[in-house]
Parts: sequence; C-alpha cells; structure tokens
Amino acid sequence: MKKESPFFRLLKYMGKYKMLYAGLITTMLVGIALELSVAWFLSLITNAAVKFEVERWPMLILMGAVILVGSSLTSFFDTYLKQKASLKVRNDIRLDTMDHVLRFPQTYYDQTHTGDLLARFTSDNQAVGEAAGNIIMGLLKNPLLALCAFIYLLNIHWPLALITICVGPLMILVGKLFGESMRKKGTRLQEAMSKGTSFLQDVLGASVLYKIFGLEKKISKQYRQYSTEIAAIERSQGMTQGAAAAVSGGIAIITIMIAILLAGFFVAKGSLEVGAMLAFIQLMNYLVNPFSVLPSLWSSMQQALAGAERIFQVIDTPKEYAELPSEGRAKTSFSELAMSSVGFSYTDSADAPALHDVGFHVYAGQTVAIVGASGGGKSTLFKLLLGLYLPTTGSIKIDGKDVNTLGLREYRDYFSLVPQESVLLSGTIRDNILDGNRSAGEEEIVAAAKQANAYDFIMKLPQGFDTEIGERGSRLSGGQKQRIAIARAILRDAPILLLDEATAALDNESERIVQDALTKLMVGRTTLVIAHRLSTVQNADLILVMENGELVEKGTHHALLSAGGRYHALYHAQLQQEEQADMECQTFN
Ligand SMILES: Nc1ncnc2c1ncn2[C@@H]1O[C@H](COP(=O)(O)OP(=O)(O)OP(=O)(O)O)[C@@H](O)[C@H]1O
Repeated sequence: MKKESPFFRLLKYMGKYKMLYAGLITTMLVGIALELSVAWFLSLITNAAVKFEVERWPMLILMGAVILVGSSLTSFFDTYLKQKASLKVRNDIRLDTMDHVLRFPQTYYDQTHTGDLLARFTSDNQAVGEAAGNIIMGLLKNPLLALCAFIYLLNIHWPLALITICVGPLMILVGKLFGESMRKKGTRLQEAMSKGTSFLQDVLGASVLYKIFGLEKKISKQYRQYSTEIAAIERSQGMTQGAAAAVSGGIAIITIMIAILLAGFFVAKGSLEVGAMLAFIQLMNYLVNPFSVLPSLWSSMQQALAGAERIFQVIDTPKEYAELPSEGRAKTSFSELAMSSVGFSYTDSADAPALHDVGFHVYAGQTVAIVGASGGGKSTLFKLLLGLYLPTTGSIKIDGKDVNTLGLREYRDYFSLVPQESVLLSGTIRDNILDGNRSAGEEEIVAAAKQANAYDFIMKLPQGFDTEIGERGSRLSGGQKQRIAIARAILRDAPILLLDEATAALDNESERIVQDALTKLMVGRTTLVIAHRLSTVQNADLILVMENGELVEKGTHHALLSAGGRYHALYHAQLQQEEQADMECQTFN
C-alpha cells in the first residue's frame, strides 16, 4: 500500500481546526485587500497633488487612517490565529505520538535510544508546528498576493505587467532548486540532533560515573563531535538559504529596476499618469516580494516535512495494542502456570537462542526459585512470562489459556513485578504506591506501606506520603526505593509475583528490612524469584537451574543436592564464598 505523504497527513491534523483556518484565510484575504489598497491610495494622493486638488485631503486622511487601523488589526489577528493553529496542531501531534509510544513493543525500546524519541517529541514537533502556522499560511498568502497584484497591474498597464510577471517562473525554479537540498539537510540535521540528545541523556543521567572515573574530558570531546556535526549542517543550511535568498533577491531587484525604467519611459511618453506609476511601483513590490520569499518558505516547509516524516515513523510503528489499554486490574486468582518447550531469540538468527526448550509448571501458592550463572537466561524468562516478548517456539499458558486467548492486558493482569532495581516515576511517594492500584484508598496505601516496612521512614519525611521523590526516586536511598516498589506490588495484589532479588549493595540492616518486606509480600502469593540468596532457594517448592538459555536442572533443594549436579556445584560454590566473606569480615573486625 502506498504511504500517504507527510504533507497530507499534516493536513489531516490541521483539518480538525477548520474554523480556525477559515478565520486565518479571511484575515489573509482582508490583509491582501488592504495591502493592495495602499497602491490605490498612493495613486490617489499623487494624482490629487499633481492636479493641486487640496480639497480632497480630508477624505484622503480618513482613507489613510482606515487603511492603517485595518492593517494593524489584521496583523494582530494573523499572528494570533497562526500561533493558535500551530500550537493546537503541535499539541495534537504530541499527544498522538505519546499514545503510540505507550503501545510500543519492548523490541522497539531495545533498538531505539530514548534520546532519539525525545527529539521527535521536541525539535521535530516544533518544526511541524511552524509548518502548520507561519509556513503554510505564507505559502498560501504570497502567491495569492502576487496574483492580485498582477491583475491590478494588468489594469494599470498590461504590457508592463506582462514583462514583470516573468519573475514568477524564475522564482519557482529557484525554490525547487534549493528546496530539495534543504529537505535533505533538514533530515540530516534532525538525525544529528537526536544523536546529540541521546548522548546528552546518557551522560547527564550518569554524573556520578563521569565524576568518579574522570571521564569529563572524554565526554566533552565526544559531545564536541556531535555539536560540531550539528553546527556544520546548520552552517550548510544557512549557506543554502543564503544562496536562495541572494538569487531570488537578485532576480527581484533586476525585475523592479526594469519595471521602473519602463514605467518612467511610459510616463515620459505620456501614456502613463505619475500616480499610476507610483501605484505600479508599489504593486511591483507586492508581486516581486512574495516570489522572493517563496523559495525560503518552500525550503522551510521541506525541513518541517522531514520532521513530520520522523514523527509519522513513530506513529506507524506496529503496536502491542490497537488502542491504549484500560487500566490494569490485577486478577484475584489462578491455578496453574505452564511453560512448555519455550524457545526464544532476541535476534532473527537461530544460532544462539536466549532460551531453548524451557518447560515447567507452577501451581497456585508455590514458590519457584530461578538460579544459574550470569547470562543464563533468567531475566529473559521473566520478560517472556510478563508478555514483553512472545516465545519463538512453545507456549506459556495460565489455566490453559495463552496470551493470544486472554489478550495481552488480561494476561499481564496476573502478574506483579519487583525488579532488581526499583523503577519509580517522578512524583510523590503516594503516586508511586498508587501505581499498583489507582483506586486504592488512604487506608490501603498506609497498610501497604506498613507491610513493606516503608511506613516509618515515610512518616519521618517532612511531607510524608506527599514527598516528591525526584527523578526516578533520586531523593531516596536504594533500600527506600525498593520498599516503595514493594508497597506498590502489595497494592497491586496480583496472584503471581515475579521477584528479581536485589544483589545491589544494600547495607546489612537495609537488606534485612527489605528482605523482611519481601517475605511478607510473598506470603499467600505464587512467587517466581530470581534468587541470589540461599535461604530463598532452600525453602522453594521448585528450583529451576538455568544455563546458556537452557533449563539444565529442576527440583527441590534436597533433591537437587542429592543429585550432585549443577545445582550442587553452584550451592557449594556459594557456601564457600559466604564462608570466605564471613572470615574476611571477622579478620577486619
Ligand atoms: N535486549 C536484548 N537483546 C539482545 N540480547 C539480549 C537482550 N537481553 C539479554 N540478551 C542476551 O540474552 C542472554 C540471556 O540474558 P539474561 O539477561 O536473560 O541473563 P540472566 O541470567 O538474567 O543474567 P544476569 O544474572 O547477569 O542478570 C544473554 O546472552 C544476553 O546477552
């Protein structure tokens, strides 16, 4: 299917504001009439002066005042309405982009830097807004003004008018010549800007890293490269725009000079009045100026359309949901979760799948520990369980139904997640806990906070639950963030809990409080835990040992220990590590 051009897609957004654009077109038409009336007014004054008709002056002053007030009013409404149209279209596109982004599959985020997406929300969106206001109205008004001026010129002196209209095709040619180059440069600029934004986003969020590792010079040098590339493209754009303005300006001046010389010649010959000559020169401006601004308006439009194309790419990306899904409502119960012969690969290549032939059953109320060496596929298993990726082979079923039967939203409503590094959003502590269940009341929030061992520290904060936590919870400690995430999961109250145990360096006391909160969270819930602690593993109903994407062993702690296989080796290696750590601690004390 042939894709609609970005311009027509932009027109559809503008079409929502027909009345606003009708107002803009009316203002434009009145503006054109007023501009042309200046030429008529000039010829009236000159002719009255040449004929010594002093008595006409009061009338002329009144006419001048009307033209002046009319021009000021149209100029005000023109600017105001253009701004309003531009803002409305920008806002609609921004909201639409967001609605699409929220429905992206996880694979999109794996392949795209969020900085690139941010650039589409900001600089691209701004360029498109310009196109929907100033640029499109300029592209409408200028040719129309030139046409009206030409008709008026024909009325005054048609041979002269025909000579001067030659400027039109020349200017259009200039516009075409430079417009294409501006579009290409526009695309390059937006891409360079999005790379720069992505880099900035990474760096500004990693201030501790560059301070400690002394990366300031390296980062400054790298950013210089991005910034220099942006500056080079902008310089090149400036040169193209300058060249377009110089060529079109040159054509305009030559045309006006020829017209003045010819008009003077006709006045000298007696076939043109002096007043008509002045009106002619004024009208020439209205004919030539629009043509001279058209090339640069056209190139700005091309640049804006390059931005529009990047935004429409986002909108066209395949989504997980056809519409924004309704708010998640956790399921109350389930009986059995079954993974059968699941295989999965992040890439198209089947050489090294991230998961291969993984199968197990979990029944309501059980605790399943997933253990294994780094890179074994534990997190990938979680991502598949959460429906972030679909298995390449095999199936995942809850009570006999897979994600296709249940629908993605309903499927995800069976799960709650406490990740290793708590993901919190800017806002208050209350907002973040409420993300677990937006309809929870104050009592439930407080109970969840208490159960998550978070209540005491929250109440010690000056604003309690209304404390702003900063960007991703930057104003809270690691352990505090985890306890807020646990309170959120408690409020969600989903039947299956996925828990990625934190290995992060929490101090002993903090770790004990978090662990205690997690233990309370696990009570009565079916829990799958990526386990790093032996205590969790020993009490689990089932242990899954993952290695290189395969489930190499499964069973209870005692069964696996007696089997003397991978788990046995892993367990003893961990025990040895812990004993060594204890000894080092004692020596140190
Ligand atoms: N988004 C991704 N795109 C491509 N490959 C990935 C992606 N995420 C993980 N992998 C690869 O999949 C394999 C399994 O990774 P996974 O994160 O599941 O391991 P893990 O057992 O959780 O490791 P760890 O204990 O270190 O967290 C690894 O080889 C990893 O490089």
